[in-house]
This record gives sequence, structure tokens and C-alpha cells, in this order.
Amino acid sequence: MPAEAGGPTVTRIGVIGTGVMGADHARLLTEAVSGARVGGVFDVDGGRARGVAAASGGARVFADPYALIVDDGIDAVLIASSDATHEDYVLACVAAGKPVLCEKPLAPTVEACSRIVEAETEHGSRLITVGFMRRFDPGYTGMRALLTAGEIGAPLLMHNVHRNPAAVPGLPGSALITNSAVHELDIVRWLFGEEIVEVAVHTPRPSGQAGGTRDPQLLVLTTESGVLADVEIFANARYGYEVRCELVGETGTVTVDAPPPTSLRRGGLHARALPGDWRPRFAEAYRLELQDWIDGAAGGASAWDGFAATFVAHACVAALTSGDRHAVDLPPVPALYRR
Ligand SMILES: NC(=O)C1=CN([C@@H]2O[C@H](COP(=O)(O)OP(=O)(O)OC[C@H]3O[C@@H](n4cnc5c(N)ncnc54)[C@H](O)[C@@H]3O)[C@@H](O)[C@H]2O)C=CC1
Ligand SMILES: O=C1[C@@H](O)[C@H](O)[C@@H](O)[C@H](O)[C@H]1O
Repeated sequence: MPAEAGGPTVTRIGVIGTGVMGADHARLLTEAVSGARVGGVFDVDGGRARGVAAASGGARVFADPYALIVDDGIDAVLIASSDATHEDYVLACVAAGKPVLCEKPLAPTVEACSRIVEAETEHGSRLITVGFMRRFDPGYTGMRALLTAGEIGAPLLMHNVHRNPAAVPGLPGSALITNSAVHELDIVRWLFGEEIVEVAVHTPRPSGQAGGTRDPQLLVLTTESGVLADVEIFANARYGYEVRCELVGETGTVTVDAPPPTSLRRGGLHARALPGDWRPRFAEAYRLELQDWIDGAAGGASAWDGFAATFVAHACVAALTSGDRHAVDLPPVPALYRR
């Protein structure tokens, strides 16, 4: 990453979108990540942008996001605005030759992701990282290390649970897949190092708490080598935020969970607190993801990974709509993204 002249290397980040995630990333960049500072911010809600700028040590507030992207005082851009806005901003970063960390999903449609991959391929080198932070979560990296070391033999099954306390009433059922389950679609590809080749989506009767949304849903994913991964996605689980999973191999299993260190035993119960959203659950993953990006270590998901996750998500949406199993025929990986 580029640096400020003189003194220690400091990468000046422009943050676009200063809502829940943009504010959290700006806080981490300011307080917990070395070698970076927030250099500028933009949000269509000027009040939010000013609040985050003030909390980030007086970063510049831009009135125009494209001016932020090309500004000489901004070395790299972090996009945390709403999903539908990602494409234009990522394309502008590629045109300006600036490294960009774009929150997931890379873009909500396959066509938009495809345009981004084409632009980066034409540019000729990799500038884009997608915010699939679970790749940095100590639970998932530990699971992958045990799998790779052969500790549980060949993988057979993976059971995933992904629950949120409440979704916006009237949220389309497809958004549970494209916005939430997209994390599992990425983590399955990353964990097994192979593609998802077939998907099916099953739904029970919808929860009465879900305001008409098809919620919960059960995705069943088949990988190239024949591993089956199921994903329960439940956006109105009401009791709290929870993400956990178990990988079943031929000779053992690995579980990823995030119990807080403190739990209460009283009155015949053993209780532990659950967070209200993803920020406490994945706090360390977000920090490690940002540090990796600032260090230029390239451990994050690529634009191709972002494309692939959205591609599989749309096969799942088709399966949700039709009730049938759907084959996933990803196009060949462009040379820029081959390992
Ligand atoms: N990696 C993760 O675990 C998570 C990722 N996300 C992703 O982060 C992004 C932001 O999500 P949240 O912070 O939860 O949403 P949010 O609604 O809290 O924040 C979005 C912000 O974008 C701003 N915005 C809307 N249109 C804009 C535009 N055209 N230009 C600039 N700013 C604009 C809004 O004013 C708002 O401040 C989304 O893409 C979401 O999918 C969200 C939650 C967790
Ligand atoms: O990305 C996220 C949210 O947008 C999504 O709504 C949640 O389900 C995820 O767990 C969270 O990580």
C-alpha cells in the first residue's frame, strides 16, 4: 500500500458509507490497526459522515464520493455503503488504480460482479478485496488448519447455523441468501478449496415472527468432491445473533463456536450471553482482516471470490423459487485469479 512521505508508513484510508459497518471499520482503523488512519469519509447522510470523521481524529469529510476516490490524500478506499452502491464505487477505484476493500457482497447481482471482474482483469493487477471476514476468524482458520492437517480424515458433511435476532419486516426471502448466507457460500469454497456444484433450498412453514418473509431457510450445497454442507439461515430467530458450525470428517469432527469466556451457572441452568449482532462475534476477524489488507498480505477474498459467492447465491435464489435442485456452472477462473 502507498504511504505518507517521511516517518512511519501510514496508509490513508477513505471510507465510503459510515453506517454500522463503516463506523466500526473506521474505529478499528483508528484504534486497533497499525499503519493506517482514516484520511477521509463520505456518506449520503452527512451527519453520520461528520460523526465518524470526528471519532477518527478529524478526518476530512468529502461532499462527493468520486472526489474522495481520486484524491491524492487518499491511498486506498474502504466501501461500506449499502450493497447496491458497491459496483459504481469499486469500478471508480479500479479506474483510479486504488486498492479497495469492499464489504460483502461484492455486488448483489451476477452481472454487476462480472463487470467488476472484467474491469480488474483489464486493469491487469489485483486491487480489490472483498470483506468476507470469516476467512480471518480464529474459529474458521482453526477448523481449516485441522482439516488440512488431516486430523479428521476426509470431510463428509458440514452443518452451519446462521441466525439473526430480527430482520427488516418485508425483507425478500432472496436477501437472506444474497446478504446473509453469502458468508457461508464463501466459507465453504474457502474451507474445501473447491467449488459448489449443486444447490437446493428447503423451507419449513415461515416463522410467524418473520412478517411474511420465507424465514428460516435450509440450503444444501454439494461441492465438487461430494461434501454436503447444509446452512440454516434464520433472520428472525429473536433470541440473539449466533453463527456456529460443525465439520464432520471420516475420523472426527471440528466445531466452530464463540462462547464468551464468562458463563453463569444458577438455579439449575448454565447460561452464557449471546451478542445482538455480528460485531462482537466477529470483532477479531474484522481486525485481522483490516490488518492483513493494510499490510498488503493479500489474505482476503478476491473479486473472483466475490463473483463466485454471488453466482452461487443466485443459483440458491433460483432453487428457492423453483423448489428444484440447481446445478452451479461457474465460468472458468480468469488467469489473474489463478493460484
Ligand atoms: N462483513 C460483515 O459481517 C457485514 C457486512 N455488511 C455489509 O456492509 C455494508 C454496510 O452495511 P451496514 O453498515 O450494516 O448498513 P448501514 O445501513 O448501517 O450503513 C450503510 C450506510 O451507507 C450509506 N449510504 C447509502 N447509500 C450510499 C451511497 N450511495 N453512497 C455512500 N453512502 C451511502 C447510508 O447512509 C448508511 O450510512 C453492506 O454492504 C452490508 O452487506 C453489513 C453487516 C456485517
Ligand atoms: O454480513 C452480515 C449482515 O449483513 C448479515 O445480515 C448477517 O446475517 C451476517 O451475519 C453479517 O455478518
